[in-house]
Amino acid sequence: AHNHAPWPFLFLLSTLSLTLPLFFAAWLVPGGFAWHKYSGNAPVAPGPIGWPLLGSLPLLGPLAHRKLASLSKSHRASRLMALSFGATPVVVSSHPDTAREILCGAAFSDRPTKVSARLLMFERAIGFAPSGEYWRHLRRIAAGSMFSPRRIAASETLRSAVADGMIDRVRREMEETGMVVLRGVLQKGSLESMVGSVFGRRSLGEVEGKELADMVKEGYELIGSFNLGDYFSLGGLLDLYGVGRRCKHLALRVKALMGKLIEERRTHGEFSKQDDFLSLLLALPKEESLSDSDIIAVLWEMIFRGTDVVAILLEWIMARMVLHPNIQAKAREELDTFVGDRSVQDSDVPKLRYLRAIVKEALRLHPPGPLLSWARLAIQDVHVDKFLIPAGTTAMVNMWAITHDGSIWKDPWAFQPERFFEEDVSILGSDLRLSPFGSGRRVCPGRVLGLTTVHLWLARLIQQCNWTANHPVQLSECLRLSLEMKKPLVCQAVRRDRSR
Ligand code: HEM
Repeated sequence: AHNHAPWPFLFLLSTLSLTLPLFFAAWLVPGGFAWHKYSGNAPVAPGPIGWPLLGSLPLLGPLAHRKLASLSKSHRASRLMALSFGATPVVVSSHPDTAREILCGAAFSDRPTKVSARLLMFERAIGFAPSGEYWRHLRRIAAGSMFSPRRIAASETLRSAVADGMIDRVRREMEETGMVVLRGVLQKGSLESMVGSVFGRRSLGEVEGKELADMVKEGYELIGSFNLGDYFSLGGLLDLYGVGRRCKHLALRVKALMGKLIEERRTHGEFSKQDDFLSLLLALPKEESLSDSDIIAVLWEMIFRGTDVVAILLEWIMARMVLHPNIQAKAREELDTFVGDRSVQDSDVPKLRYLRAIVKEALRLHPPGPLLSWARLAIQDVHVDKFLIPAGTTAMVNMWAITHDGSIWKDPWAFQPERFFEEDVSILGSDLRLSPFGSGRRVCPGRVLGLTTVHLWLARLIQQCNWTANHPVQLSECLRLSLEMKKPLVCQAVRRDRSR
């Protein structure tokens, strides 16, 4: 009587025996299941199989650049590694040759959009606009105004005043607490300088400045946070972390503040006489002009991108200066020799070979964008290094892996600015062994402005003070949108007596 055929069980078993092999066949391919439909047609780059459905996302952990570097080593896939991020096929280059093919190839001139970037209006700004006429127009306008050599030279007065302000803050913190937390000083200075270039000096009140700083901070958190919707086509269904909702709210705040500033500038009609970025955008001839909402997107992007990355890089450099007192002393000696008692200026920097080498070496060991921040998107099927890259693939360059590769760099982990005296390496994008600003048509348009600022401020900080620390400096990392120091640098600054 108990001998009923277990029909439901048999049914389940037969269904599974049919579907499981299909499932495993789709999943167990190099690079994981986003690659299964391509694996028959052409060679796919080697890479980890990863998890079902999620692909390699769970493998990455908090320091994705390090994990990706070790994965590409263990899969012998430095030139190109295939992965799945959810259903999205991904390739990662950890080699200068394939990095050049990706960054400079016409097939990779778009970026995959993150939901958060779209909601924060960045699709209408330079960074995420698809590489069509609008994007070219924006890059041209920015190159001719915000980033032109003339504008960069004109902003020296501002950058110099901000440097004085920072030194002043350092002195006050030393007097009040006996130590300096440089991050706060640098972030404040960096924002002041960016706001000055974009809106003109003294255009923002204390309250508005604070509001803008808060908005940049919140934007960083939102763009840096992981959002499942970026890797699965689930429409608006998945907003587990509330990122979408917060982005929309932030975009409203940005529009309100920037809209007000634009309106004020228009009604005062002073823009034709000023040469901050906002005034230049408002003064564009009719056929080139941008709508107000596009102006807001572009201004917001400049503040957002230009502020943190400069502060983050300088904090790393100063950590190295405290950690290597002999290198700091050499940089100071160079300043004393070539500049003497007066304050260092932009025009001195070409003579300061050692100082420039320090900045290069810091960009090598601590690239603010170890994965070049925002990836590229294959807009058509293309081959890289004989491997097929289907349209829609996310392509990343692990610059951190390249700059730490012992077959490219001698003693890759050592901080040795002198290495650039033996062989000078350009960092502006032509040499893919060290391209912290990316390369190709989407290379960072702010790289000269960023470097000019970092050189001047670093020179001032070293010229004016001796820097030491009571506690060992910790170089541990935290990867958000940029690669930051996990523990803020706490140091001591002693003003130098330069009247000798
Ligand atoms: C030390 C400072 C900086 C570093 C390390 C840096 C790094 C980068 C990197 C790696 C990219 C991606 C390039 C690529 O895909 O090939 C980029 C793009 C970009 N950066 Fe920078 N950047 C810095 C400073 C700045 C500054 C000061 C600004 C603006 C004020 C800026 C604005 C931009 C913009 C708008 C893009 C998007 C370009 C496009 O997609 O066409 N950056 N940056």
